[in-house]
Amino acid sequence: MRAETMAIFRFPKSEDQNVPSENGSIIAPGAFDALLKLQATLDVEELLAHFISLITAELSIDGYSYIGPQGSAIHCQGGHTNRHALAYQLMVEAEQLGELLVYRSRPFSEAESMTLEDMLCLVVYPLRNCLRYQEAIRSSFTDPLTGLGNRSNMLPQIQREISLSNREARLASLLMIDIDHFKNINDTQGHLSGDQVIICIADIIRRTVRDFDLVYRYGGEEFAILLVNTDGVRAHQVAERLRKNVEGHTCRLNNGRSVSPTISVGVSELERHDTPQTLIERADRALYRAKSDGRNLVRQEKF
Ligand SMILES: Nc1nc2c(ncn2[C@@H]2O[C@H](COP(=O)(O)OP(=O)(O)OP(=O)(O)O)[C@@H](O)[C@H]2O)c(=O)[nH]1
Repeated sequence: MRAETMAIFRFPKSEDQNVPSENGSIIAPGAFDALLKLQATLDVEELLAHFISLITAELSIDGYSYIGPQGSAIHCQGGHTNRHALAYQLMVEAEQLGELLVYRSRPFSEAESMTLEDMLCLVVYPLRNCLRYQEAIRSSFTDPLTGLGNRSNMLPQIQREISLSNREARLASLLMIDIDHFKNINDTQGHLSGDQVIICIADIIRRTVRDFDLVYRYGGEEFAILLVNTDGVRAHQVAERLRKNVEGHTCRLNNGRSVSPTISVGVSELERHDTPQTLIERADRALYRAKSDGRNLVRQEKF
């Protein structure tokens, strides 16, 4: 692919253009139907597929790719790449909307790039709506302190994993984790320092488990990890590794001090008739035992 330079497509461009404004007052003839269709979805992939079908009615292209704004983890593509590309960094006012590239074997003419730019005017606000909607969904499932999944995200995802595990006869295990004597950390270092310790433990958890394991802040100073494709024996090993990683780590606080927290962990292995609640309850009971046996321990339901 020959890399043409990436143009910045900032919208609105100027007041006198015959393009849709946010209040819909200036709309080019024929564009209204297309605009309505683009506005009928809040799914980025669907929006782009629809937009590309509008483009291909006007321009011959071989494929496209779209990379969402930083942090969105959105990447869509269709067709195939080729030697020539029109590349746009999309913006509405100061808001970054990601990068769109369209490809083909022949170079694009000036007139064609202007046609594409006219069409981009139709998609930028619907695209912004989709991105904002997806961000709202993402943040409603995310714990703001640690960036981990929150409790309301956890139950449906565990349910989904249980269904998959039952269908494909695969294993899964759950770890319930609680920071030991956390009240004491709060009481001696202050609540903000307590928050930093929670962030510190979340980082150790992230670094200890695999990317596809599902990690949540279950509440307060408690975390849960669903270990995908992992039996109870292996889950116990992971829990022990995590416990040791926390034990061997010192969390530095903004007040210049540091603390060396420990954690207790309860492990349960998925059984055939489990619901998310029964799986959590068994891990919780094991966690309770880890606490009552002295803390800084891993306990498993069956052992
Ligand atoms: N800083 C901070 N503290 C929290 C947060 N959520 C809960 N807590 C505190 O966490 C403490 C939990 O205390 P306990 O349930 O008594 O447990 P613990 O002191 O960890 O004792 P063990 O679990 O028995 O080892 C309470 O003081 C809560 O107020 C939070 O988001 N930030």
